[in-house]
Amino acid sequence: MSSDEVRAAADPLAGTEPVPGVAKPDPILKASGIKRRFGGLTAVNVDHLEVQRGTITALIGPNGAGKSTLFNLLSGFDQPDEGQWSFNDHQLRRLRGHQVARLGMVRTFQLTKALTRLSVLDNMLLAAPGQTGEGFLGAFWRPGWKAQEKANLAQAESLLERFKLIAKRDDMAGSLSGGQRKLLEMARALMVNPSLLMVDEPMAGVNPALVQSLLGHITALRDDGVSVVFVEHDMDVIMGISDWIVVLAQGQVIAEGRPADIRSNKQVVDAYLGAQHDEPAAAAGSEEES
Ligand SMILES: Nc1ncnc2c1ncn2[C@@H]1O[C@H](COP(=O)(O)OP(=O)(O)OP(=O)(O)O)[C@@H](O)[C@H]1O
Repeated sequence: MSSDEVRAAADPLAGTEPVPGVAKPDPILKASGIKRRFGGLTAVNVDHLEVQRGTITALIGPNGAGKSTLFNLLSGFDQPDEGQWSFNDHQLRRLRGHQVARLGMVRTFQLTKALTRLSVLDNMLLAAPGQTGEGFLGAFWRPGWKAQEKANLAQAESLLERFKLIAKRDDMAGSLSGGQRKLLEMARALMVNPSLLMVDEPMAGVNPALVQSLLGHITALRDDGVSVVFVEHDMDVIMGISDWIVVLAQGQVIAEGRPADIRSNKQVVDAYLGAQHDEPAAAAGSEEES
């Protein structure tokens, strides 16, 4: 095998042109003609977008570009006015968030006030997939119910070990630091063993000391075969861990490519400058913990 062939085997996106809407060799997620309007404003207007399986894909763009709206649409927490999108060839139109999650595509959520009043372990157990005891018949089938509970507990503990939160298992989630909350949000999403994890601003509110640890967890997930899509503002983080970057501006994909392609893309620099960022490398970064 030549050195180029070795690199191509290790990099599933080798040879993929850095142009908006480009087809990927093995897409886990595909979206076409997605439009979402709020009154007269078209917040998202994406012609075509594919996410390569087994990679970390960043969704970036200036404030108001439509990142959160697209994120909500793809994960089933909002519905577009137009468009088709599929996950592992399952059409997702009209599926709700929990149905999308059952197929293996899961997004993280900020801990709600109610969840902060529960223990770390209870947060994990609440995120477990449908329990046998929940159904009418299942409720009468206690051995099955017990086995499910045991499996959920084992999985929760193993994830808490992995994310170094096991010592906090009985603490209130509200007592965790900003970074530890982000870890818990990720650990909760992993209770359903997703093949695609969507993470909303993993570094927001994270103390710089925990940033490396969070990055390590995200790359480890990718190395374990989980595809990751994340929205983030911190350019160092984006450039550091992304295999592929998709840039939105005014609802449209204006660029996509590897970090090096994006860094040197004039349209991207202009989009950020237009939004009054000094330059991409200085875009709004992670906040300190309070
Ligand atoms: N529910 C809504 N009702 C009306 N307008 C909305 C709604 N949600 C988003 N918008 C508008 O749609 C546009 C895109 O917003 P969105 O939050 O998706 O951008 P974003 O790229 O995530 O921005 P940020 O980086 O600031 O979070 C913005 O102009 C926003 O004001």
